[in-house]
Amino acid sequence: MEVSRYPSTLRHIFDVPNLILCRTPESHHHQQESQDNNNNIDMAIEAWYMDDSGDDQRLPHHKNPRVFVPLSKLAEIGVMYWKLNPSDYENDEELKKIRESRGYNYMDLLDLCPEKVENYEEKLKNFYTEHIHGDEEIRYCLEGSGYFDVRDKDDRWIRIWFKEGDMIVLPAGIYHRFTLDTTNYVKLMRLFVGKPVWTAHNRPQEEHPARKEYAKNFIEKAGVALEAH
Ligand SMILES: CSCCC(=O)C(=O)O
Ligand SMILES: [Fe+2]
Ligand code: NI
Repeated sequence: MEVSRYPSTLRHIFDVPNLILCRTPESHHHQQESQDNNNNIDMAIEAWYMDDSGDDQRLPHHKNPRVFVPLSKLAEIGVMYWKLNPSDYENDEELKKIRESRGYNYMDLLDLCPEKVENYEEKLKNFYTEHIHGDEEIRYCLEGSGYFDVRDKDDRWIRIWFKEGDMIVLPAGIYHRFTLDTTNYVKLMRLFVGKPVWTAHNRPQEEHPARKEYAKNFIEKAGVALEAH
């Protein structure tokens, strides 16, 4: 992926160690591991356009036929992605580098199961209500899995399958939601710059400063980026 094909407003997101932008062999230094483990060459995160059926939110909701979304497309809407090794996350140099370069000094863990979370059902319901935040949402999957749904430039849902070792950053102001999948469990790390603010602002939020900034950088400029190339 050539950084130069993105507008300058987007380039800052590439200035980060080990960011994975597309599925090239070079970017997959855990590929061998992954092949050994599950015989799956394509170890990058999977994302796809959702159908609009009203079935259980924990099901995959693929379109028929399936329409996958490449990481380059996620990068265009400001979503960043890394693949890390969660087995020894407390001593992971790669994670340390990312945290330093992005200023993620705050960190905590969230174990999403009814025994450990107060108001479990209510929290899950709120997570799946479409919202934005005034800051980035940074999540690193240590165990289990789930789905982050994000809106593309044309307001269609993209479902991102978030699994062990996946670290993603949703930019401030992007409309999104989260659900567990049918395995019903996730343990994740939450990161933040400074004192954390988890406030969710439910859609519509067109006048929220973070939304305006997001729209300016990632939606309005989308056409310009295409024309320039
Ligand atoms: C379970 S973390 C993801 C849910 C979410 O969107 C949030 O915390 O704001
Ligand atoms: Fe959120
Ligand atoms: Ni790695």
